[in-house]
Amino acid sequence: MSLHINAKQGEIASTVLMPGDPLRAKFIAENFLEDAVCYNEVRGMYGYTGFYNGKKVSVQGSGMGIPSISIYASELMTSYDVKNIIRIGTCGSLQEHVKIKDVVLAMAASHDSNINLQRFAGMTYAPTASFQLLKKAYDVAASLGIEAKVGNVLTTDTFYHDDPEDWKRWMKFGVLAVEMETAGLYTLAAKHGVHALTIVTVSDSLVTGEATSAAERQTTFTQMMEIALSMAE
Ligand SMILES: O=P(O)(O)O[C@H]1O[C@H](CO)[C@@H](O)[C@H]1O
Ligand SMILES: O=c1cc[nH]c(=O)[nH]1
Repeated sequence: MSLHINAKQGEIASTVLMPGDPLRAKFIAENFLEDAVCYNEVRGMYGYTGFYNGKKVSVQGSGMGIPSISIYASELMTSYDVKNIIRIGTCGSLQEHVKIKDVVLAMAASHDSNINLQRFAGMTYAPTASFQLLKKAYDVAASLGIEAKVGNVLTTDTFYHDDPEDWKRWMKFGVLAVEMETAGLYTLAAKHGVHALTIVTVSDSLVTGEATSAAERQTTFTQMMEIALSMAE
């Protein structure tokens, strides 16, 4: 049991999927897992363990932003026997060729977060995905007929930027999409020797202004869920 996760030892699988939205965790448990058991309701941040294709897997909401995912990921990494964390989230496209509902695998995460500047005394650290998980996700996606886009994402601390053109500085350097947790997750995974990967689905485009509804984000982005669930060991 840890401060924010109410599970006993053995109740959390070695592979944990982490959506930002706890209701997405509930949706996955109800629609994809067999024999799902809810192990956490603390702060409404649902966590479930069940079976997918006979493999034990957990799904734990992370909340939004680096501070929130850092609490849950740290507790999973230090208080439970978790070996793989796969974030499954939504993102905004920063590139014309990255379309709504495309699946993006985050090879690395640029960021504007002060957390890593403090951690590395003003120097820059490059948060990077586990190559093992990245390769596996790419191969699983291909086997499901999904052509995943692979590259750099931006993890931002700010959803509503003062300057609405701010994203263009990242676009010019080929960053594929923006979200709010991956740099924190990859840094903690490196610190604790855990494998981590982010798989995100494009929910809106900063390039075209297209957007999907909250209900669609919660329930219809199932390709990334299937890729991540298929990676359970
Ligand atoms: O859909 P999730 O996983 O929450 O991810 C994205 O959506 C939230 C912002 O709406 C941020 O958490 C961002 O990273
Ligand atoms: O952080 C996020 C998530 C989805 N879409 C965005 O524009 N930003």
